[in-house]
This record gives sequence, structure tokens and C-alpha cells, in this order.
Amino acid sequence: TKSTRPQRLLKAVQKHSTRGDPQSVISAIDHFCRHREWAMNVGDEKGSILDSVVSELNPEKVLELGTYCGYSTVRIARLLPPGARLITLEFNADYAAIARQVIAWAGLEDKVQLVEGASGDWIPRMKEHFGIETFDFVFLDHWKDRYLPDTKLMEDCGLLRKGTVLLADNVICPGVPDYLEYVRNSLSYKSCYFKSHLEYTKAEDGLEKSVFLG
Ligand SMILES: C[S@@+](CC[C@H](N)C(=O)[O-])C[C@H]1O[C@@H](n2cnc3c(N)ncnc32)[C@H](O)[C@@H]1O
Ligand SMILES: O=C(c1ccccc1)c1ccc(O)c(O)c1[N+](=O)[O-]
Ligand SMILES: [Mg+2]
Repeated sequence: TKSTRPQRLLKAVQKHSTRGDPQSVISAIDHFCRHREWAMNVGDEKGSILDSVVSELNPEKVLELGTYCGYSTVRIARLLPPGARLITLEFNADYAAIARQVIAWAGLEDKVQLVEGASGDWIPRMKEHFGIETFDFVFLDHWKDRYLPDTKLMEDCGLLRKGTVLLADNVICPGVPDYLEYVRNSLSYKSCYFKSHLEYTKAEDGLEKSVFLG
């Protein structure tokens, strides 16, 4: 039977990158997506902006909404200080299985906890199940109609503190108008837009960085 795109992406990682070398994993995926098959990873251009936000923040507790094949998981986890932890949520079992192998190949499994399930089910369980008080950094990159409800859910569950940074992918393409309107008009957030391009294309896209003010 025909392989899936995530399976072909994993094979490209294992063929063209070095086990335990996260940068080579990132480069192999970007090469595959640029020259073989487009895939919905945050990509190299927006990925560099993601890197700079993470490096500046040095977060201890990170939440990622939407793992897919683990590309952004590897991008974030490779920059985390020792002892820092990244929880990434993915409700597609096939994608989660690939992501686990990509994250392991990069040698980052000790920093990453991949949870197979829906954000709406797991956000309310972060405290009692993972012993999380609040997150320092959240990367939103799951289905776009979930950005706003999940942000409100994180607020309601007390998972955000003064200074928590939310970074949202795709605020232009495919776009998240309700989320953008909320974080840009709410007195509880200081928001700014990083203009970029849709991964591996010339189309405009960008990241919205929103600091929770408490
Ligand atoms: C754009 S992909 C993630 C890409 C990844 N962040 C990267 O840059 O490499 C979106 C992923 O979110 C998952 N997803 C969508 N809605 C979700 C939800 N409510 N809970 C958990 N996973 C979700 C999808 O199955 C898909 O794999
Ligand atoms: O929605 C899509 C999409 C829509 C149509 C076809 C393929 C992907 C998409 C495109 C770029 C992204 O960075 C991204 O995160 C997503 N996503 O699914 O979450
Ligand atoms: Mg995206």
C-alpha cells in the first residue's frame, strides 16, 4: 500500500540527517519539503523567528499545540536549557507515531513529552496530570478554529502567568481572524506581528507574539 507523506518525511530524515543532531534533522525536513513534498511544518523562515523568541525567553515549561511530524518540536526542544520540558499535543495517532520517531532520532526525547489527544481534553488536565503550574511559552499551530477557544481555556485553567508568551503560527495564511482580534484588542495581552511567508512558499504569512499581562 502507498506510504503517507509523514512516513516519507521520516525516511528522508533517517536517510539525510545524523542521529542525535537536531540541526541536521531540521535541514533534512526543510530540504524534503522544499524540493520533494510541501508539508505543513512551520518551516525555516518562520522557524528562525520561532528560534529567536524561544532563545530570548529561555522557557522552562513549554506547551506546543499541534505536533504533526515533530519539526517545530525539534526546533524548540534543541534550544531549551537542561531540565526544561516541552509538552506537545497531537490528536492524530499516525502523525504522533512519526513525530515520536523524529524526536527520538534528533535525540531530544528526554526534553519532550508527546501527548496523544485533543487540546480541549488535555489543557484542563495539565495541572493534575503533569504537575504543571503555569507555562512560560505556548506555540499555537493546530487547527486554526481552536486557537481562540484553547487560549480562553488556558486562561480559565490558570495556565498563563504575567509574562507568558503565546506565539501563533499562520495568522495570515490560512489565517485566524477571531484569535487575532482577541489578542490585539484584549487588555490582557500585549501583541505584535512578525511578517514572514507561508512555509516553503512566497505567500504572505506571519507569527503573532502575545504576552499575557495577567
Ligand atoms: C500544522 S500541523 C503542526 C505542525 C508543527 N507544529 C510543525 O511546525 O512542525 C497541525 C497539527 O495539529 C494537529 N491538531 C489539530 N487540532 C488539534 C487539537 N485540537 N488537538 C491536538 N492536535 C491537533 C493536527 O493533527 C496536525 O498534526
Ligand atoms: O490549515 C492548513 C492547511 C490547509 C490546507 C491544506 C494544507 C494545510 C495549514 C497550512 C499551513 C500551516 O502552517 C498550518 O499549520 C496548517 N494547519 O493545518 O494547521
Ligand atoms: Mg502552521
